[in-house]
Amino acid sequence: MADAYVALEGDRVIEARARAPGSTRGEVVFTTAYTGYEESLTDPSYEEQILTFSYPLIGNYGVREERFEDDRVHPRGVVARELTDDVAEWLDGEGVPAVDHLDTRDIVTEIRDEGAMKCGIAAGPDATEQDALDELHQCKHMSDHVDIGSQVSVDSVETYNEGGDGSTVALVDCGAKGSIVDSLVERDATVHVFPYDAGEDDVAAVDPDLLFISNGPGDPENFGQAGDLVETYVGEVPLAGICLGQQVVANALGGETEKMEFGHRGVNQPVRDLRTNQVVMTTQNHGYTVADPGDKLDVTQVNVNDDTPEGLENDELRIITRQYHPEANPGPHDSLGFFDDVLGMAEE
Ligand SMILES: NC(=O)CC[C@H](N)C(=O)O
Repeated sequence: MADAYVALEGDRVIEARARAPGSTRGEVVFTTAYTGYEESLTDPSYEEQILTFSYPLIGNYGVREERFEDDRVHPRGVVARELTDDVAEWLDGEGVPAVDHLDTRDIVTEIRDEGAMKCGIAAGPDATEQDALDELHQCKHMSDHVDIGSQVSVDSVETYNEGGDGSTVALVDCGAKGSIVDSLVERDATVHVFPYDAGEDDVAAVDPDLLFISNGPGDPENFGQAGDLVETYVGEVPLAGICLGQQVVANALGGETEKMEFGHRGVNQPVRDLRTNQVVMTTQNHGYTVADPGDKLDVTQVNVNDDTPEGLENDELRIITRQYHPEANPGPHDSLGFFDDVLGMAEE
């Protein structure tokens, strides 16, 4: 007998098995990644979402903290065909409801047909269909989480590799994956991680060689303060951005973003560089995209599947941004050169 329920927009309820009990709600999305569940589950960009894994078995190589991207689990709930005990126990300990033993192909097909949608989950011995529906009816769309930055950012400035030999990077933490800091520090940079709402004076105090806007959850329109920094610093110091960072840079420089129907989430998204024609495989997790780059940014890379912008650049203003995740955790490592390119701009 079912002891968990997943309610989707339109009040359809799917029966499941409880693996970590509790009630929860969030926009339900899917990832096609067949590896990297520890990285996905600790990626702050999944804040306020329910993550469905389309790959049928999640947890087959255990749970190891050194693979985490942050110190907690970010999705509000987890859905899979089969979760191992390791992952179920981890999620239970973190208080994140999780369910399995349901047909995830059904959920993925529904999201592909109807778009990312609101979802409610109730799991555990006392859970009822009505509990899941009650959660669903209280669920907000991602764009309505207007202060989501405060849920995922540092509270005050943190510095890594103080006194290092390389460039000084001001990284605006809109929900940064840990491996972005690691990738910069590995290349000798000193990284000052700023809260998402840092002001011009805060950043000026470290006299950065590079302003870097991180990835982060939800609608880039909700990260206006980071956009203000981009407007202030454009042309003064080089700019870099990853994922939400690309979207914030585009919005600040006259471009526009929009919500995609079901986004890109996986570890084998093909990206073509328009100058070299080379295709690289990339890790992705985004539900919004740059609809218009504005007249300051050139689209230099596109997604092979749907032609959406994957890279924006301006040589004169020294700007490089990527919609995908060059820090490549869990991988593939095709695009790690991004960090050399942006630090190269910083050193010029
Ligand atoms: N990984 C990210 O930075 C995601 C960017 C943005 N929140 C989106 O969903 O499009």
